[in-house]
Amino acid sequence: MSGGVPADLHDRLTGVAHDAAARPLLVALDFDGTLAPLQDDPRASRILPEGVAVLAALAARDDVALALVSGRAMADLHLLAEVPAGTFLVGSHGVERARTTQFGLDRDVVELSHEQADLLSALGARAAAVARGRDGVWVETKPTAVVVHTRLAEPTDAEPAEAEAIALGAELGVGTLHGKDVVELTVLAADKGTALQALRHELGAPVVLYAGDDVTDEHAFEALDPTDVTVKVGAGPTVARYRVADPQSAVAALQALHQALDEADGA
Ligand SMILES: O=P(O)(O)OC[C@H]1O[C@H](O[C@H]2O[C@H](CO)[C@@H](O)[C@H](O)[C@H]2O)[C@H](O)[C@@H](O)[C@@H]1O
Repeated sequence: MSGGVPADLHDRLTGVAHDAAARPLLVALDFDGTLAPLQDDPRASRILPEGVAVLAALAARDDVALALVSGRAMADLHLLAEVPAGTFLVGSHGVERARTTQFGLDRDVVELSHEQADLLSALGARAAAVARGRDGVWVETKPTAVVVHTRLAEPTDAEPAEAEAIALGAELGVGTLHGKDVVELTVLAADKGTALQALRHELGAPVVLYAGDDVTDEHAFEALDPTDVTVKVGAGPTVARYRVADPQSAVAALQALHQALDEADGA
C-alpha cells in the first residue's frame, strides 16, 4: 500500500497515465460512499476536501474527462457535487444526464408519461405506508423514483421494511435497486453500466476509471471492459478488479493518478 492506495492499483494508474493510447481518459466516480463518506442524513453528505481539489486538478487537463455517476436525483447531485465546469453528471442511476457549465447546469429534460406519473404517485403512497409506524424508516422522493431509507432503523424495522419495499416493486412491476440501507423503486429503469458505456462511447474514451462502493455500482463494473480500471470502495463482494478501503483511499488513488499524469507529461 502507498498512502491508502494498494500497490497493484498504483501500478495500473501509473501505466494508464503513461499510455498515450488511453486518451481521452474518462474518470467516472460514484458519489455517496466513494467521494463522500456515508451519512445518516443524505443532506449532510459532502465530498472530502481533498477530493474537491483533485477533481479540479484532473478536470483542468485536456486529456481527461470527468463524470459523477450517481443514484442521486440530478438537482441533489448538482447541489452537493463540488465539481468544476465541464463535468458530466449522471443522476438517478442513469435516467438523468447533465453537464456543468460556468453559467449553471446544461441538463437533458426527463419527461414522464401520464401513466408513469400516475405510477410514481402510487409508488409514493405505497412506500409511505411501508415506512409508517417504523422508527427510522423514511421515504425520499425523486423525479422518477421513490427510495425507502432504513439506515436509521433497528434491524427489526429495517428488514421488514426493505422486504416490503422489494415486494412492492415486484407487485407494481417497477425497477427495483437494493443499495446500502435503501430500496429504490423507479418508474424509468436505468443502470449505471448502460449510462457509463453510453458516455464513454460519446466521448471516444478508450479507457475508463470507475470507482464505486455500492451494489448498484456493480452494474458499472460489469459493463466495463477488462482493460478499464474498476475500483470497489470498501468491503463486500465485487467484480471490480481493484479495491480500496474507504473514500479517503479513493481520493488518494485519484491523487496518485494525477501525479502520474503530471510525471508522464514531463517524460
Ligand atoms: O450512487 P450514489 O451516489 O452512491 O447514490 C446512491 C444513493 O445515495 C444516497 O443514499 C446513500 O447515501 C446516504 C448519505 O450518505 C445514506 O444515508 C444512505 O443510506 C445511502 O444509501 C441517496 O439518498 C439515494 O437517493 C441514492 O440513490
